[in-house]
Amino acid sequence: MVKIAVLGYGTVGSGVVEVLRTNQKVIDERLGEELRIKYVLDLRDFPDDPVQELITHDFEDIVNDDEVKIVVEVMGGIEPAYTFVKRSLEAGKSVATSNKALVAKHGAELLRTAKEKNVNFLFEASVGGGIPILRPLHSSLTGDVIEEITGILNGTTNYMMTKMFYEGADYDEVLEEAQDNGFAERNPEADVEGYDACRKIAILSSIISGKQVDFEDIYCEGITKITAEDMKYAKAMGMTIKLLATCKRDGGKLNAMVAPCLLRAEHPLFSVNGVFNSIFVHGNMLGDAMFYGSGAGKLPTASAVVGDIVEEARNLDRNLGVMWSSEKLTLEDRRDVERRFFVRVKGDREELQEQVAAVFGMVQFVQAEGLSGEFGFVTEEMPEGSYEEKAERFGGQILGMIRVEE
Ligand SMILES: NC(=O)C1=CN([C@@H]2O[C@H](COP(=O)(O)OP(=O)(O)OC[C@H]3O[C@@H](n4cnc5c(N)ncnc54)[C@H](OP(=O)(O)O)[C@@H]3O)[C@@H](O)[C@H]2O)C=CC1
Ligand SMILES: N[C@@H](CC=O)C(=O)O
Ligand code: NA
Repeated sequence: MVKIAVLGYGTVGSGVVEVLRTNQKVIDERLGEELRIKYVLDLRDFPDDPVQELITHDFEDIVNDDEVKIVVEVMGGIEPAYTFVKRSLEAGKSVATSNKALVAKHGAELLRTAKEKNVNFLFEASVGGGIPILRPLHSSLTGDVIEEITGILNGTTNYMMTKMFYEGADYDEVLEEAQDNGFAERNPEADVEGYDACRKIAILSSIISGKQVDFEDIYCEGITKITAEDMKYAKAMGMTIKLLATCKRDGGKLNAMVAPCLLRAEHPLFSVNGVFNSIFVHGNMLGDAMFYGSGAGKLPTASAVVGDIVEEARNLDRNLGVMWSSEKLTLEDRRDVERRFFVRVKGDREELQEQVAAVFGMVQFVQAEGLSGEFGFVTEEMPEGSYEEKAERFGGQILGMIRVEE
């Protein structure tokens, strides 16, 4: 029998318990032995829940129990999660986690500790929730050089933007709905400011480069500045706006970014709606591949965690390989990356179009229905640094800018 401990009985933790209970028979059959929860650590008690008989409030019960072979960290945050995970690995226990904040910050070190101790540190649920993406990148696609990953990696913001785009829903109302559904982070600023997607693309970038990509080095913009007017322009152009997380190889360098982007209807991520996430991957041999599914929520996320638990139970005395080293990767300067930009300008188009052309060169003008006293245009492709220099020269009438993803 393999015994495990679950740290945190919140949305994901209770999902892990439910998945293990619901699918106990089939999981035991696939593993070839019984997999059972010995402890659930939480701050609270759950007197009306059968889980109460497994509840402990003391991590020492778990780390000092040699019977516990796998620790499942689903509490979130950096501390005490980091200390508990590190101590579990040092005690010779494998760890599965859904905590992207922890993996993005301490992943390289925890992977190294797991290797030194000949155990495993797996975190499939930390990116794309229930969608299998990390294991495919680390195992099935090891024969490829991955040249691009572009993803919708945050379920909360995709849910919100879908409702705002198609139903004209109110920002605060849809954020509350996402929280009620258990998609949002404890502090939803992490979702709406793009930090959550940024940590996820940092993890993906680290895996495909084999080096540590610090999320602090990735330019990150959330959805808080996207307005109903922006949505109207997107519709006028037959496009939509999505919070995208990207990393791309450009020559010898890797660039990465999180920002709301305009997508045309033919783009593979255009129709990814609601809490769904999707990750577009381009390999130099594979060509294009898409991974699509539930990016957040109790059971989809727990499904990925349980997949890792079973993988670790199958490999109790065998490290499955380190995904990336602690060596830091320097990313390409954002200002050198070329793209087109959609720009909204305050004023009369007839009066300002010569000035626009003089500064930005050839552009495509856009007029959205029902919006007066302003207009929009899409630039030719140019490095982001040039766009910024032109926008500064153009002056104060710019109301906003959204990048166009080709
Ligand atoms: N929800 C989702 O859809 C997804 C979440 N994740 C990640 O999974 C992790 C967990 O998320 P989620 O389940 O939503 O979060 P919740 O806040 O719902 O659950 C966290 C649980 O851990 C408990 N906890 C917190 N600190 C401690 C501690 N020091 N000791 C014991 N228990 C503690 C909390 O108790 P209390 O409530 O009393 O504070 C709570 O029950 C996060 O890292 C999140 O980013 C990943 C993918 C999807
Ligand atoms: N808050 C996150 C949860 C999953 O990672 C999201 O909304 O995607
Ligand atoms: Na995943």
